[in-house]
Amino acid sequence: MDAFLSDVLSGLRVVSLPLATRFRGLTVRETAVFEGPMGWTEFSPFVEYDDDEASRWLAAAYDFGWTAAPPGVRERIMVNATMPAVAAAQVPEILARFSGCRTVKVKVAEPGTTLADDVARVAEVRRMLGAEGRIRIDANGAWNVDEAEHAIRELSVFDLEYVEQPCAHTAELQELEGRIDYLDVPIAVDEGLRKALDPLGAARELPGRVVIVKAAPLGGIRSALAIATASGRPAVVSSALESSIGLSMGLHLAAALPELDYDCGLGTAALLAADVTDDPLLPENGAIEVRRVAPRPALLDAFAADAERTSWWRERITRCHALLQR
Ligand SMILES: O=C(O)CCC(=O)C1=CC=C[C@@H](O)[C@@H]1C(=O)O
Ligand SMILES: [Mg+2]
Repeated sequence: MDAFLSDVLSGLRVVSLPLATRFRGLTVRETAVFEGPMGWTEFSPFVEYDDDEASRWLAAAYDFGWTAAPPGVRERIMVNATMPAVAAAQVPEILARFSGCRTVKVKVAEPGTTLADDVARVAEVRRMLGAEGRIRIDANGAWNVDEAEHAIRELSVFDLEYVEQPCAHTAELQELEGRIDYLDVPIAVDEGLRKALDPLGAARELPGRVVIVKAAPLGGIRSALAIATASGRPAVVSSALESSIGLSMGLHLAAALPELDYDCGLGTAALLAADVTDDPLLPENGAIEVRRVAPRPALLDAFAADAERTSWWRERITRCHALLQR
């Protein structure tokens, strides 16, 4: 084993953080954190991701722990509230966790829910935000073109700033874009970019008017910046539901983007019931300060994953590290 990897593994801490509300089918978020010369960093690809995809997240973790973040042009990042696909009645208690956010991203089209559920949820968010608030929706590619056209028409009465990944495939997005042109709801691409084999190439060719950039899945802050630039479109920085350590990477990316026209999806520490620090990166008055985060050892102990899960992450890192050496 090379010295660098053994250094990473010797300081590695795997935690299992409970969520305050179910998100993306998860009730706990497992993640691995470790310290480099520049500070603490995080490796948190979702457990179902294969090693090829996860290795980009490891490159990002190394980049953030071992190199200085590029200079920022802003010190605070305006963020959106993130509304999981909950029943409309739960909307107020979840919004209450996101202090002062003027923008809400609402998850829609979740398996097991109906368009009527989505309409009720988005209507309740609009009622609570008032006419000035901004609402975007995210379907995570769950609709086919017909379903997307129908759902976006129904939901557009609530005044949407954009719809994130309405369909899974690029060809579908292209067709949908023509069909919903008259509604003037822009399409934002998330998975179409971060799951592409070549995100830099995809960035130039994708349909849609907005790109979602996530630091870890896109290989780190510099790589995500290059991808955002190549897209030639406004970028929204979003989280991958990390602990505050990983969120800090996203905040540094948002700070470094030359233009930032939209609020960013980096308020997701508010969806966690526990974090690795006593001073988590939570929205205050709708914004989060750009800073690095160090964990409190007692919290790493309290939320430590069990021995079996910890060795699963160690093996995963070992395999991903080998892929990065190719
Ligand atoms: O963008 C946000 O408001 C929060 C982040 C977010 O929605 C996501 C985080 C993690 C996994 C993804 O399924 C999801 C997304 O699709 O953007
Ligand atoms: Mg998304």
